[in-house]
Amino acid sequence: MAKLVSFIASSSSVSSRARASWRDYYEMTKPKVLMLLLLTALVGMCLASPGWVDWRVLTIGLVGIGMLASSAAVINHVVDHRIDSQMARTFNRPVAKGKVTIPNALYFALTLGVVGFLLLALYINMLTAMLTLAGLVGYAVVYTMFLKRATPQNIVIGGLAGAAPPLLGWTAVTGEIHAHALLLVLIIFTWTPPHFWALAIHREKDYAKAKVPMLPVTHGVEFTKTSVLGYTVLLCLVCLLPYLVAMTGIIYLVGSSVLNAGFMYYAWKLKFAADCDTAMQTFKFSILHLMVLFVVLLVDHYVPLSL
Ligand code: HEM
Ligand SMILES: CC(C)=CCC/C(C)=C/CC/C(C)=C/COP(=O)(O)OP(=O)(O)O
Repeated sequence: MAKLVSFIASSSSVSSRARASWRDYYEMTKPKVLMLLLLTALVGMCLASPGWVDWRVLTIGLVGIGMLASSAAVINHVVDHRIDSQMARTFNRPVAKGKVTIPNALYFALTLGVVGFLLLALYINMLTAMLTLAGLVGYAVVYTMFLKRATPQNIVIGGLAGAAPPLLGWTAVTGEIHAHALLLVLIIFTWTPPHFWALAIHREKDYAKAKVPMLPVTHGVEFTKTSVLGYTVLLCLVCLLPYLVAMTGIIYLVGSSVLNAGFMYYAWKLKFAADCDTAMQTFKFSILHLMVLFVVLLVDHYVPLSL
């Protein structure tokens, strides 16, 4: 631990030393991202159960998954504090600003990680604990420490960690990996590139300044817009799979088609008729898209409607 702290601190540009409050610790867990991750995990749990999910699995499972995902987010704040301090969107973050020290952030991450892992391992099952730990390592280590700095395909590969929660919810209930759970993972995996690259187009100068090799920086904005459109088409196709394999019903088919039509509208506009707000509008719509899509999956599961 001491060696890790001194390694990270040696590249530190942290200067100011304002007092940290509980809000700084809360912010480091990326609470809004966490809420959406937990919604997808909850839907994974519900779709794995014929009826209601056992309340014990639901609460302990979501708390455990949430704590490990938060731990990963805190580690991301520590590892990225130098990059964060150079970008307008992130310069005010607690570690980048020096409000939370690197050792305190790491102790916070360690506590969240250990308690979250033990909850899953002792009260849910070892498979869920290990898969969630793999998600933490995938995001905090593989993506943040290596891929983010190495390749513009960083978020495509790293996106697997963020896509994992429906599978984690599913295994929390059944203790097994099921093909239907992997379909939910595939949806989020395909959704991630248009979600992130839309924002990266809007923030291209920020990433260039911090020398982070995101796609608009390395391959230009036009190529990134084409990639957003390509992945959105792919997402529309992948979203049909749950209906085609009879995992979902007509409510899902109609709901997901409306949402995908919306995403296609923004991706098309971004490529062929963009104004200065379109990239940000596409990014915001991507979040609404995923949130409503998973609510629709839930409604479809509990409201039997056969046509
Ligand atoms: C490698 C994969 C991903 C990358 C690189 C990525 C990147 C980002 C970035 C840079 C932001 C802006 C954060 C800010 O404004 O400070 C963001 C916001 C957001 N992301 Fe993602 N994201 C990924 C995966 C996900 C996943 C899997 C989810 C949920 C299932 C998600 C949900 C959100 C939400 C809800 C926000 C809005 C946060 C806010 O308004 O504070 N993201 N994402
Ligand atoms: C399931 C589990 C245990 C895994 C954790 C997954 C997790 C927290 C995913 C979050 C994805 C995310 C917000 C990436 C931001 O990328 P970035 O770090 O490049 O963005 P930033 O510049 O806003 O920090």
